[in-house]
Amino acid sequence: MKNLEHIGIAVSNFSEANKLYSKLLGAEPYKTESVESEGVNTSFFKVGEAKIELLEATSPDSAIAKFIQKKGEGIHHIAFEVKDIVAEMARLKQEGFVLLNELPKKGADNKLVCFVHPKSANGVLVELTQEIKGEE
Ligand SMILES: CC[C@@H](C(=O)O)C(=O)SCCNC(=O)CCNC(=O)[C@H](O)C(C)(C)COP(=O)(O)OP(=O)(O)OC[C@H]1O[C@@H](n2cnc3c(N)ncnc32)[C@H](O)[C@@H]1OP(=O)(O)O
Ligand SMILES: [Co+2]
Repeated sequence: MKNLEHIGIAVSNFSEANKLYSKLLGAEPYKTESVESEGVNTSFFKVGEAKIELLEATSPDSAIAKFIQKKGEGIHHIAFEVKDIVAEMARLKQEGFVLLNELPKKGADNKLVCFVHPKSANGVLVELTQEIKGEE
């Protein structure tokens, strides 16, 4: 694992949350992006080397909609940047972690991602991310 890449925060009202986090962090998001496959709108704020990702559900069956219904708004996941996501997935599987996807999938912000089930990581949903080189 290279570094903490982002912290994902589930929000109910995307535009209000973007205004609030812009005030909190003293800067506007550097990117907003819809990821249809995950049923979310996302925005990203830089905080030093790490990022804050705000996530709003765009469909009632998305992970974010279910999370907010159960637990309310708040920290949804933490994401670690890795050099080789396939190798890291194999290592974590070998160590007994439950991976939520068999192959890396396309996430937001030009990344390949994979999720680790919160039940196998002390109640925390963990995301692995690897930058897709040569694209933007
Ligand atoms: C935009 C792309 C990407 C990026 O590039 O950054 C993203 O960040 S996308 C983020 C949204 N996508 C995901 O979260 C995908 C991975 N998540 C999942 O596959 C599911 O959400 C899940 C973790 C498998 C849970 O789904 P499911 O089992 O259908 O939901 P339940 O509500 O029944 O939950 C079961 C169990 O797990 C607890 N839970 C759920 N989510 C979380 C969470 N984020 N953190 C901690 N715990 C979580 C939930 O409370 C249930 O627990 P019990 O009630 O004790 O059984
Ligand atoms: Co994320």
